[in-house]
Amino acid sequence: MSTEIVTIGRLGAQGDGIAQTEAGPVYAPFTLPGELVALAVNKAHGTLIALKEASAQRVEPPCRHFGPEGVNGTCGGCSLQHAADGLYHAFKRQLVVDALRAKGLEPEIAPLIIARPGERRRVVFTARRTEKELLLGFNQAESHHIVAIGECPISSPGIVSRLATIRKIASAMASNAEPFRITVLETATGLDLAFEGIKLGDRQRRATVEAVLGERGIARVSLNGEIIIEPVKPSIDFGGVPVSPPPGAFTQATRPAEEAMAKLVLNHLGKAKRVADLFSGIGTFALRIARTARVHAVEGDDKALKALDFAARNTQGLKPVTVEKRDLFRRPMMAQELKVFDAIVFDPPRAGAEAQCHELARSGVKKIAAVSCNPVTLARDLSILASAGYRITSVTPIDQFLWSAHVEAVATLEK
Ligand SMILES: C[S@@+](CC[C@H](N)C(=O)[O-])C[C@H]1O[C@@H](n2cnc3c(N)ncnc32)[C@H](O)[C@@H]1O
Repeated sequence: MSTEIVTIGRLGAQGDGIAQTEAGPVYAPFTLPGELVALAVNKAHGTLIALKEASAQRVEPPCRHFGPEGVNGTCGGCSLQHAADGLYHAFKRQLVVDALRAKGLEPEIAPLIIARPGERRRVVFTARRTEKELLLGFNQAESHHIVAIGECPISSPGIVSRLATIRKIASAMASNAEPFRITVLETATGLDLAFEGIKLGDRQRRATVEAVLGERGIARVSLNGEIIIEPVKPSIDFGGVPVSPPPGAFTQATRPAEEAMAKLVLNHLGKAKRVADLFSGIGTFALRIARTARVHAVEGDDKALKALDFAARNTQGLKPVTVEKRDLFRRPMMAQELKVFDAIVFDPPRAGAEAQCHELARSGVKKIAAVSCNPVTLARDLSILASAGYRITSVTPIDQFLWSAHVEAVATLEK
């Protein structure tokens, strides 16, 4: 460990400031380009000791849990609250530009669709019981330390205003000092709390039911996928189609980002009459598309597909929707199967859709919309399609994870 005074050159892909030193690059969280800083350097990691010359782009972080001075520790949820909007938005868009350029792709990249505080409707908390209290919050970066939060400016007011209630229910659930996870989804009928990683005795089960009954605004509590109490079915809406998600289901993290993505996808599909939605989840895109086109939804998670299927069958005015459970990494839809569709939407997890894109490349389908939460795997997948003659007609970066280094993107392609 040594102390060094360095100038930060640029932001790295994780949002850390990077200083070039004689020994190589040093990554320093909570610093900005142009800043002169004193760092405690341990190999390639720099801990900010003193800010000698601050950037004009530095702003006061809105949350008291952010940064090296954070209350209860450094919350690992955000990494860029100290950057002014202009710098932060340019950084996010550039993540997509750089990832595509690294694969030799230089299409026009649209301006970033920005996120605002208070939009997050889905949050994953970590919790742990201590002798004194129930800690509920986020892990400190690269650590098991839980930063107990009293506020969270990225999360929706519907979640933040119920932190005490969530803590009370978590307290009733916790049986020992082991940490556990709670996925909180704000739905139209109340919060859906999905607990994972607890062993529940009868006593905790009863205490949980009582804690929920004493509170308003909780739609459901589940543990490891099993419903414990469901005063009202959680419900979310995809373009006017209500869906009841299974416990802990994937949903896009914010509604505005979801709507922006859906609009880009629907605009691209235009008058397509037969569409396949690959990695469909509970139907974020499929159910919206079904207003105007027949949809085949393919997904690996059985419960998600059942929720999608149920919603499609119980909503009037939709075109036919079929569903298929399939592992698209091991058994991608083959070029022959894809040929019957006018358009394909795919929205894979962070690993991307490499095997599927090799089949898409051979399919000749006219229109493709790629939705991604990882610009690096998106770039790889787009390069497979571009090599097969697909033209990238638009790429739009979308901020869904405010003040983090994650960015979504929707790319549209044609042949
Ligand atoms: C990023 S989510 C998108 C879900 C949906 N399109 C949405 O917007 O809500 C990725 C989806 O891929 C599914 N998935 C992950 N691995 C898969 C695989 N190997 N085969 C099929 N589906 C998979 C997950 O269950 C999840 O629903």
